[in-house]
Amino acid sequence: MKALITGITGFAGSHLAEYLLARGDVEIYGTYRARSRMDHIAHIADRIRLVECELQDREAVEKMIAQIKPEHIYHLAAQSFVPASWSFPAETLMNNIVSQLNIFEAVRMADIPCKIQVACSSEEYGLVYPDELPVQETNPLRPQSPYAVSKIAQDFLGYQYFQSYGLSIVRTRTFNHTGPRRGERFVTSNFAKQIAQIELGLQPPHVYVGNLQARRDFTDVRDVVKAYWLALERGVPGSVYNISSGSTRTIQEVLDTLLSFTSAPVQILVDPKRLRPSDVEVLLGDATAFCEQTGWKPEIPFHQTMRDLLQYWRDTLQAQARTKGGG
Ligand SMILES: C[C@H]1O[C@H](OP(=O)(O)OP(=O)(O)OC[C@H]2O[C@@H](n3cnc4c(=O)[nH]c(N)nc43)[C@H](O)[C@@H]2O)[C@@H](O)[C@@H](O)C1=O
Repeated sequence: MKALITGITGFAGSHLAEYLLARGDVEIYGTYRARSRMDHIAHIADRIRLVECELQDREAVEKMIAQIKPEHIYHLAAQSFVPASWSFPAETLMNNIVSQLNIFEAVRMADIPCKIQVACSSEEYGLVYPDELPVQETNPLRPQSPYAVSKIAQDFLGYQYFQSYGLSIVRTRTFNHTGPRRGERFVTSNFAKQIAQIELGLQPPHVYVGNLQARRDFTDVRDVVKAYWLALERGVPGSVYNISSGSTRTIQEVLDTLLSFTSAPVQILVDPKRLRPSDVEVLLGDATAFCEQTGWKPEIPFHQTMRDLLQYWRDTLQAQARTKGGG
């Protein structure tokens, strides 16, 4: 079976590639861009097929899909950092929407039997009222950022291409996910990296933070990528599914959990640059529909995820220090 992962060099993409490799029955293709960093997939590079492709280039995408003829496409490539979408709204919308349109059109042109998973987001729900929690797929969408709008467009295009052309598309609205290799701009990884830097004497004992009152529903990325596989194996084409743990934590609790794993004394400082024009206050997902349809359930406890993430940064920073020191 041939699977294509867009954004294979990224956080979720690299974990999905590892998961599919472990299954043993999947030939894995992945797209990357000239500027993509390869460090997340260096350890598996000899077991996957990498294809350089700018997804905003319609002809390049058509050529790539026609050549590979994938049976599964996991469309994970996106501009996924919410604050960047306020700084670069047009780029976020163009990148996220046009890339996906090119993939859909290329599959349609190639006329191949191919299942497509679209990585949508809990950010689409945006403003959620207390009596709407936990959020179900039927909840109104009240976006709070250009990123959220781009994901709503991706989501609805997935619906429309299923309805109009019968493309076998399953949409996954994934809530926050984290774990080793999470990009350092995202809150869990950012705090973990700062703590690891403090432990190694690489930064003064100050942890800079933004809004600690926000609440999020976190799942381990290693559970999330299993959900993506199951979405295509057992999900109903045309459907949209929440992927979430069903429990919520404040960002303060995230910070406290990470700090419980270190003996380094730290001072917490609010950095006004980390506050957003509008922050989604609370996200808590109801994944009952997905769990019942596919048998998925998240298995890795939050504390384990946080411990592994902090260890990832300790190992990464130590390796960087060894490289710089020449030893
Ligand atoms: C589902 C959704 O999940 C992610 O979006 P996000 O929730 O914006 O993720 P984040 O880790 O940037 O922020 C989480 C919360 O943490 C607060 N916060 C406090 N202090 C800092 C801080 O220092 N840095 C950051 N980044 N956030 C902070 C921040 O204000 C927010 O309330 C993406 O994967 C996105 O692609 C996606 O789809």
